Amino acid sequence: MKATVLDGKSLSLDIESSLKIKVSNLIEKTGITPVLATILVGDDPSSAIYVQMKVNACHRVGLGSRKIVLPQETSTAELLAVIDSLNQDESVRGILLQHPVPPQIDEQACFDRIDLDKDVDGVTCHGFGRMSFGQFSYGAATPSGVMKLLAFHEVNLSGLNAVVVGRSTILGKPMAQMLLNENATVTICHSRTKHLPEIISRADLIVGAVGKPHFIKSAWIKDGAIVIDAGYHPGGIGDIEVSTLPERSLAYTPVPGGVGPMTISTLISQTVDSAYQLYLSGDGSRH
Ligand SMILES: NC(=O)C1=CN([C@@H]2O[C@H](COP(=O)(O)OP(=O)(O)OC[C@H]3O[C@@H](n4cnc5c(N)ncnc54)[C@H](OP(=O)(O)O)[C@@H]3O)[C@@H](O)[C@H]2O)C=CC1
Ligand SMILES: Nc1nc(=O)c2c([nH]1)NC[C@@H]1CN(c3ccc(C(=O)N[C@@H](CCC(=O)O)C(=O)O)cc3)C=[N+]21
Repeated sequence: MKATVLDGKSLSLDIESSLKIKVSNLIEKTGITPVLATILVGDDPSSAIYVQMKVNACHRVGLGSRKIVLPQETSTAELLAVIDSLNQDESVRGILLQHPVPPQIDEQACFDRIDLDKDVDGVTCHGFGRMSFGQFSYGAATPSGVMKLLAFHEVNLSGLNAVVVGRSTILGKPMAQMLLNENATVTICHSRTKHLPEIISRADLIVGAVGKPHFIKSAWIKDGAIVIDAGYHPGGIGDIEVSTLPERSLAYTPVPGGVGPMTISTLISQTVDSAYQLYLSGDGSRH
């Protein structure tokens, strides 16, 4: 069996082409260039690269960007004040706070300060709750990107035994919830899970979101599974060991070129949706 490559890079290029047209139409009609604001706290070099990739994507489709870099010792109150000012700025249509923030900061309090209409990265409790209950919200960018990639390849998730390894608020948990919304039977694994290889061996679809390079071994994964590697480490290494998967899985995401580009195109697409919502409906609120 030769696996289908779930090529996130090429789908993202197509998405970006249509976004480019949408953005230029919007600017023509309104005279306003919508902005994605990015906030990076601290000096972690890989986080700086990820933020720059998002800024570059804004420019490719014609969106404006505002890059805010704050020192490592920033307090929760200082970060909240920055988010407040971006919430009040009409030209800012999306706010991305890069995770993780330094440990002295209450990350969820900062995420939750982002206006729901500007939560294009899908990180607020409110947005997560709405998504879980099947109501409109901008979904968390990475799992939403994965769902788009699966839908594009017409993967029917109904009844599949899905295993998500990782339960972070930006990735594992919303991923599990989105798969559940599509009627998969979902198991969530984490650092206290017992018998991980055995649980993974029963998966029809596995999502790796652990944050440890090649932590999930190819040998744990059954033949014919759908393999989604959401992990990303410098140098283009995922959380799942690829090994023989291209020959014996049903479909898999490459790293690089799989989930990463889908995260970025989803973030940008949700920012464009937010701008359309405000400028063309005359109403910033969908909720
Ligand atoms: N490609 C992309 O667009 C993106 C990629 N990423 C990548 O995805 C990965 C995960 O990111 P993120 O969710 O933010 O990471 P976090 O560190 O926030 O979460 C990691 C999760 O993995 C679990 N875990 C850790 N060790 C084990 C273990 N030994 N066995 C089972 N589970 C374990 C943790 O469990 P517990 O909760 O018990 O601690 C936790 O839930 C990273 O590689 C990151 O770079 C992230 C966002 C976007
Ligand atoms: N609030 C928040 N939202 C995030 O979405 C978020 C975050 N914080 N913190 C860090 C992680 C990491 N992340 C990546 C996104 C794209 C690629 C990506 O596009 N990678 C390319 C790499 C291309 C190359 O190697 O140059 C690929 O996989 O093909 C990687 C990593 C988003 N994250």
